[in-house]
Amino acid sequence: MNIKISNIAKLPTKYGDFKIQSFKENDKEHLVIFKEPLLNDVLLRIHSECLTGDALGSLKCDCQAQLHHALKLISKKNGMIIYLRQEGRGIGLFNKVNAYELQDRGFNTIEANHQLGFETDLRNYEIVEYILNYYKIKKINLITNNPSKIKSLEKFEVLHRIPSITPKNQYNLNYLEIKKESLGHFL
Ligand SMILES: Nc1nc2c(ncn2[C@@H]2O[C@H](COP(=O)(O)OP(=O)(O)OP(=O)(O)O)[C@@H](O)[C@H]2O)c(=O)[nH]1
Ligand SMILES: [Zn+2]
Repeated sequence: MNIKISNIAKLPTKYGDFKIQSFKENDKEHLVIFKEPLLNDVLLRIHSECLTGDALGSLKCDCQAQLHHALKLISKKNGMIIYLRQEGRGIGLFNKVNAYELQDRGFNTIEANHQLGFETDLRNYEIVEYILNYYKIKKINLITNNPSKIKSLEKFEVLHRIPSITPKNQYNLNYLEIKKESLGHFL
């Protein structure tokens, strides 16, 4: 892995004061947002980029609500968000827009990926291992509903899972249902 690591900077937000650092993996500029001191068992959210949700407030998914929930929790209890640049479960923004157009025509989130020739989920979490080792983190309390994220941390001790439950609306109902029924999310 060819990783470049930035300096650490301050990031004041409406949820509190954090620090940020970037880990550049080839063309992917991941981000770590954290509040110190990091405890022995670290509160951690591994968040996958969703520009439409995180930045634009799209109601089609739960990403922005999950990100803000994690920022709030970490501002109170310290911990870290690893923000991974794997947009669209790894298919990228351009392809996600095409997937959204297929969803406009009635395909669900998984079917749309398959229609475009992609697997259901192309994400990988190798860089997470690198970042956690860099910060000497061994014990984790993970904020997620996704069982595959817990599995990806098998080299670490995941002490607890903190659910990330967000409001339902008419646009994300089917998306959340598919996450529960087909992807096995704890919802
Ligand atoms: N391909 C595709 N990706 C999507 C779609 N909606 C959201 N995403 C991406 O899904 C990723 C978030 O994954 P989710 O499956 O919602 O949740 P998760 O992060 O695996 O699980 P949690 O930790 O519980 O939030 C982000 O990268 C989003 O860009 C969609 O309809 N199609
Ligand atoms: Zn999203």
